[in-house]
Amino acid sequence: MVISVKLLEGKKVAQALDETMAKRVESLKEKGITPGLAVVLVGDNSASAVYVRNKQRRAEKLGINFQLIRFEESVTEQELLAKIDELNNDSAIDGFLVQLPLPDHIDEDKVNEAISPNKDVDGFTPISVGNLWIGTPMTKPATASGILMMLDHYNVDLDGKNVVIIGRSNIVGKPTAALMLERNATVTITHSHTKNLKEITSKADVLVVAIGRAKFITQDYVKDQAIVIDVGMDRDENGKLCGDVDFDDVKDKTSMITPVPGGVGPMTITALVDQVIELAEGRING
Ligand SMILES: Nc1nc(=O)c2c([nH]1)NC[C@@H]1CN(c3ccc(C(=O)N[C@@H](CCC(=O)O)C(=O)O)cc3)C=[N+]21
Repeated sequence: MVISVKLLEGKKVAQALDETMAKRVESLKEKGITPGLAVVLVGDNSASAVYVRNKQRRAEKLGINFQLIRFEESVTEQELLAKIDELNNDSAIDGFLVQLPLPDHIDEDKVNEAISPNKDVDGFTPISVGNLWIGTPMTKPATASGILMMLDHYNVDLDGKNVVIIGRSNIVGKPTAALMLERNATVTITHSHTKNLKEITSKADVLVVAIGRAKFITQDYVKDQAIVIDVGMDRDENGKLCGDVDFDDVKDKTSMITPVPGGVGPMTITALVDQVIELAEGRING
C-alpha cells in the first residue's frame, strides 16, 4: 500500500492568498486609503528581529504602509506606554502590535491593556480575548487564525473532530482552542502539568503542537492518519531551524503535516496582514 502524506505548505498557501490580498489593498488605495501597520520591537532578540523583518517584507509587498518602531532593551514602561498612546491616536495606522517577548522589567499585561482594541491586530487585549471566546471576534490572534486559514485552504473540516492542543499560551494555545471550538471541534488543551500526555494526544484527529521544545513529538504521540500542526520555532542539535515535532519520525503516520520552516510561520504573517487590511476596510464600512 502506498501511503501518501500531504504536506500543509503554509508558504505556498501564503503566496496564493497574497494575490487576493494585494487586490484588496489596491481597491482601498483607489478610495484614497492606504492600510497602515506598525510594529513595536524592543531590544535585539534575534528571533524577533527575523519575524519582524518577515512581517515587514510581506506587508510592503502587498502595498501596506509599514512602520517599524524600535526601542532599546532599556526602554521604560512609561516610554513604551506613551508610544502606544500615540499609535492609538494615529489615523494613518489601522493596526499595530508590540512584538513579544518583552524585557522582564516591562509588564506585558499592562502593555496589552494599553492597546486600543480597535487597532489590536494581534487580538491580545482583554477586550479582544473576551470577544474571541464569546464568538464575536473583532481581531483574531495571527497564529491561530493562520492555522485555520491553512486548514480551510486544504478543505479540512473540523466539525466533530477531536483536536488536541499542546500548550496553553495566550498567543497560541488558548486562541487556537477558541477558534477551533467555534468550528465545532471537540478541543482538549494539554500543558506541562498534563498527566498521560501520550494517551491524550494519540486520540487526536488534529494535533496542534506549541511547546517550544525541538522535535519533542515522536510517532508514539500521534494517532494513525492524524493531521499534525507544528507551531514550534526551535533549533536542532546542529543549530538548524526545526519544529516541536520530529518531522521525519512522524510524517508517514500522518495524513497531513506542516513543515518547519514553511508551515505555520508564513501563515501567521498572512493572518496578520489580512487583519490589517480588514481593519482598513473598516474605515469605509464604518
Ligand atoms: N506580538 C507578537 N505577535 C506575534 O505574532 C508574534 C510575537 N509577538 N512573538 C513571536 C511569535 C512568533 N511569530 C512568528 C512569525 C513569523 C515566523 C516565520 O516567518 N517563520 C518562518 C521562518 C523564519 C526563520 O527563517 O527563522 C517559517 O516558519 O517559514 C515565525 C514565527 C510571531 N509571533
